Amino acid sequence: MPDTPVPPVILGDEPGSFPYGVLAERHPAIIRQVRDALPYGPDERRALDALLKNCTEGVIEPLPDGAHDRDRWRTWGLDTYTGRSWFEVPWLWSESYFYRQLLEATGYFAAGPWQGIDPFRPSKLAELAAPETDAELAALDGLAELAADEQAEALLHGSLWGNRADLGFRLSDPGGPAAGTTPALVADAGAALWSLLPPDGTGTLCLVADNAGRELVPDLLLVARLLEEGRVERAVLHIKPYPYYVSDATTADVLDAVRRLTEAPGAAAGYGRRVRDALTDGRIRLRAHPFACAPLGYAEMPAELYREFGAADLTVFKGDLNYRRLVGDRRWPPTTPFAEVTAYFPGPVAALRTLKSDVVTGLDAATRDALDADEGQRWRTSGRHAMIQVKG
Ligand SMILES: O=P(O)(O)OC[C@H]1O[C@](O)(CO)[C@@H](O)[C@@H]1O
Repeated sequence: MPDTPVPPVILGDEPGSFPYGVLAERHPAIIRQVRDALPYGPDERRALDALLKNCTEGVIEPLPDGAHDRDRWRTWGLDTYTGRSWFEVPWLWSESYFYRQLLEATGYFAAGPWQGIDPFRPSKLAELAAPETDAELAALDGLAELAADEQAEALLHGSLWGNRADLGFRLSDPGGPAAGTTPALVADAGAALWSLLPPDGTGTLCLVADNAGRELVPDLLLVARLLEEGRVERAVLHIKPYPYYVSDATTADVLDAVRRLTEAPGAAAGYGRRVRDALTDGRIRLRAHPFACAPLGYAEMPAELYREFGAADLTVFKGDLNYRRLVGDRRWPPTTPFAEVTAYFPGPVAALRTLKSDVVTGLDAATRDALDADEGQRWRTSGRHAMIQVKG
């Protein structure tokens, strides 16, 4: 049992709060973006307009009869929340169901012309094609001159800060450097993370990926490097079975990222080829479990995932949403030990995340006080701070 009293789950019902803003403003903005991005026909447009009205003014509606995942959503709480306001149910649940309903509106799951078409793909591709991505890939050319440990460290930080590249987040936050005197990295268990990998290089790393594009590319670079260096023997990349939270990575996004690498000039192409080879020979395995899009925390993960994570030498959770699901979507006192809230996890686990929601654990009191003094509560959601945390 945790020593810290467990706070209630976060809801989106408080006007002016961050979660309320996501439901009231960001979700409508996402629907408009999707409407503009692809030439959906009248039926899809009508359904998107209906969802726009429903998600701000209406109540949660059931999935249609015959939806392939209706029973799954019922076990995830759909019957309990049907008929309730989107704002009054757990925020994580509300957000996840919003993306499920958005895909319903675009015809993603139904047999028909829009089946399997990712409504977010245009923005994901634009990000991959952006000059910023070229610059990040060009930086790999200089990496080989560094010592092995420095290379690994640089790639770990690339993967960490890649989490700022979140397309949904950018709809409402233009970004900028960290303010005040507190460091950008507010918890750094990087050294402890490396020490969890077996020294003989026989380990299995699970990486629970977050966003596609400029986050997934550095994630793949990191994995490629660890394999090449013999720090791990194999890696399992957990991705999403369908588009989610705008930019979350699916199999198609992995393929786009690998192509982006292999077609790049310089050292990047070599990394791309190594990722491709490792996918082909099974040293990198893709895993797209339905629970990756569940509206629940990992404390409620199904038995097969529990076993898989338990068998890994290290599982790395990327990003803010995975963090919320790992520690529980609650307003923990920020000094709550990370090891305490992840004690249920069946093996060594690390979180690499920029701070984009109210959920935070594992800060020391001095850092929390400095952040509060510099920024009020804004540091929790601005994405300008990051953390590396581990439980061995
Ligand atoms: O891409 P990330 O790092 O998981 O962040 C997604 C984030 O989007 C939000 O849910 C808001 O939509 C954040 O609070 C959140 O956790």
